Amino acid sequence: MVLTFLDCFFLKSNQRIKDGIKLFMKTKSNTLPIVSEEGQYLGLIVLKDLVKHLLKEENILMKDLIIWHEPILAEANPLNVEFDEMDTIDIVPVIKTENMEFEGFYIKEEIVTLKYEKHRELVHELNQVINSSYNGILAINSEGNIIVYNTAAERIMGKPKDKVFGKHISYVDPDKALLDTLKTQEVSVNVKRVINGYDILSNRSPLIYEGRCIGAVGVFVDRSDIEKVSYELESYKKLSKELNDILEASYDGLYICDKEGRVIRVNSSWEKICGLSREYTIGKTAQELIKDGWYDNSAALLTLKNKEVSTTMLEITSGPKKGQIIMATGTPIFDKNGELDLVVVNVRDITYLEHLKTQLVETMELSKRYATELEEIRLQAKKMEDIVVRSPEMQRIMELAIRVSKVDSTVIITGESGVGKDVIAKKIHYLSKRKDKSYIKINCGAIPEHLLESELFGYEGGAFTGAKKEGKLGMFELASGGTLFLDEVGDLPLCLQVKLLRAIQEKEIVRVGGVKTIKVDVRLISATNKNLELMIREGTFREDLFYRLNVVNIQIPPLRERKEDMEYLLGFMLNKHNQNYGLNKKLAAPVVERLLSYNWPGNIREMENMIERLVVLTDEEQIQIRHLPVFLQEELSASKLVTLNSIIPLKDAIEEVEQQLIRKALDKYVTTRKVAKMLGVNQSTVVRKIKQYSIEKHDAS
Ligand SMILES: Nc1ncnc2c1ncn2[C@@H]1O[C@H](COP(=O)(O)OP(=O)(O)OP(=O)(O)O)[C@@H](O)[C@H]1O
Repeated sequence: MVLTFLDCFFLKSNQRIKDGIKLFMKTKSNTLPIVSEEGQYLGLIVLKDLVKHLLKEENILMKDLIIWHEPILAEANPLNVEFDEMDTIDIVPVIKTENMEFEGFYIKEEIVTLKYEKHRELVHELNQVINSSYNGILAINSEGNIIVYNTAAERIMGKPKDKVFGKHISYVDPDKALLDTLKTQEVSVNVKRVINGYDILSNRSPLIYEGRCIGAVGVFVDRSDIEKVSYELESYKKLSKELNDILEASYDGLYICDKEGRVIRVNSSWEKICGLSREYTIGKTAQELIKDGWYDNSAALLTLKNKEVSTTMLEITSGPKKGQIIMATGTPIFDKNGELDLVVVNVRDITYLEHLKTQLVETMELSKRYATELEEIRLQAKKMEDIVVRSPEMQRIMELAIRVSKVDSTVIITGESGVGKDVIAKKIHYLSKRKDKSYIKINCGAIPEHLLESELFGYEGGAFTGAKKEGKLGMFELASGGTLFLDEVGDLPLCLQVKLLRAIQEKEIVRVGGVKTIKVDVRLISATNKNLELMIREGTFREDLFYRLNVVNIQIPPLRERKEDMEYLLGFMLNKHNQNYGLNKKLAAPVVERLLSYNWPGNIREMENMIERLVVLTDEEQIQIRHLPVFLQEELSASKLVTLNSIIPLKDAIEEVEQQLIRKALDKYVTTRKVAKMLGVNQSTVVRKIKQYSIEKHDAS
């Protein structure tokens, strides 16, 4: 409904009553405003006053009948005008300004009707609000009769609204708790009670109007609902904490924004990686962050545009992490209608990834190296199989050889001929970092003295008669980068000892017939079965060279002192030569026994030669005592064997052997003729020797 505003119906102060009556007739109103000549509001004229004076036929003017009635301003809302019920005036005059310029008037009846309509709407809305509240609301008036009772109250109290309105509160609540509130006019909060079997929680307050208590209201809720809600709230809180903890625990930086690109959340890793705080960032858009110069690209914007997982590289362009390169991947999250709702961006510090990449490459390199080393060890182990190392002495020697192979120090290997000096020297070479370069062996005792120098150091073209035109490389140069094994170093003539010393000390040589020095990088291993210390004393070996050679000394004991190796060596050699010749010879047990009790003066070389001969020459599959060399067919007695544990003059040794042989042969064969036959000499020789060594026949035992 719209209010009617009448601005053309008014009386003028100088008009006659008759004219006024006419206007009243026209408007059908019982009151009309009266206005001055200048258009100012003067008040109202009431129809009944006019009629009264007309009847009296008094000759009065309109202005004499003016009654004052407060007008309202044009901008005022007529619905806010309060009416006096007793007032019979049926219009509301309106002025334009404070100086009473008349504007028009509203019809009071219309205003009242409109006000009523508005109130009805308000009451309806209030009812809607009250009824849609999840909480129960119940109000009583000062008599204790129910005036408000909403749908939730109906559900909890269990009584329908139409039966409750106007009834006394005791109808729904036997305890009449609201009456106490009415009486005390005090507010009670969170009161626990049971109504209609429900555990409720209620708040009660008095209704005070114009300082008077006109009723009381109770707002209550089913506690089981609250508990359910608070349980759900707790679960959500827990879930939210867990999610928060997960986000915070993420090593990757996380950045979550809405569909406008506005940051909702970031985690600590993101703050650390980008050098921006969450306080600053949250609420800003990705566009703003780029515009403000924090970084130069955005995975969030890319994802918002593409609506699919998008990855980009970006650089931090300001702040403490300026220059940091970051890899960012945005993942879109869609709502149930398929609309993009959020973007989760995951950022990674590429610097760290680069570091990891390098580490990976290094690790791969390392594992490649380990694989190669492993292969090498396997190869070495395979090569080791070529050597028998059973006795504790040999095990110690092998450990020393392995250790010494890791460094370049000069090594001297001492031991009788055939004990395996060359074998150990080779082992050191093949275990060393020089293994891929040459291993050169030179036997200083086997090469004529005049050739030895050029063999060792090489010669320039035309150095001597018969020398090659183009010259020749010596062993030092041939072994460059590798190992030079000088066997029988004790046989090196004194003049070459000086040259060798210089080569070791200066790491350079001069070829025979040459002048320029040549750098050589050679690892030197020497070997001897001579007593070098004795030679130094006798002046045949240079002391300074001895100390240069003798940095690490490996002493290999003779085979007879390494009984543990012997048995294995027998098997090893038998197997080796069986394989070489495609045979399958076996040693009879007594043969093994006999060979083990032999003292092997020629050491492993002697054993190897003997086994090879036996394998090749024995017709039968099983090698028997009779197949052995004659001197081994006899039972051996260690005490009677020629044993030379120290260096004695050869002449003495021969005499000792002769004596022992003749005594032993006489003892067994009695006659000099038989002895001579067995020893393979003339009978006269036997007789001469018996005399020479003053052997009595009965001496032989
Ligand atoms: N421990 C071992 N296991 C198996 N065979 C071995 C062992 N030691 C040495 N040999 C073998 O014995 C033979 C002699 O060894 P090697 O030439 O190394 O001795 P050497 O001490 O250098 O002798 P020389 O002083 O006469 O040069 C070689 O055939 C070698 O293969």
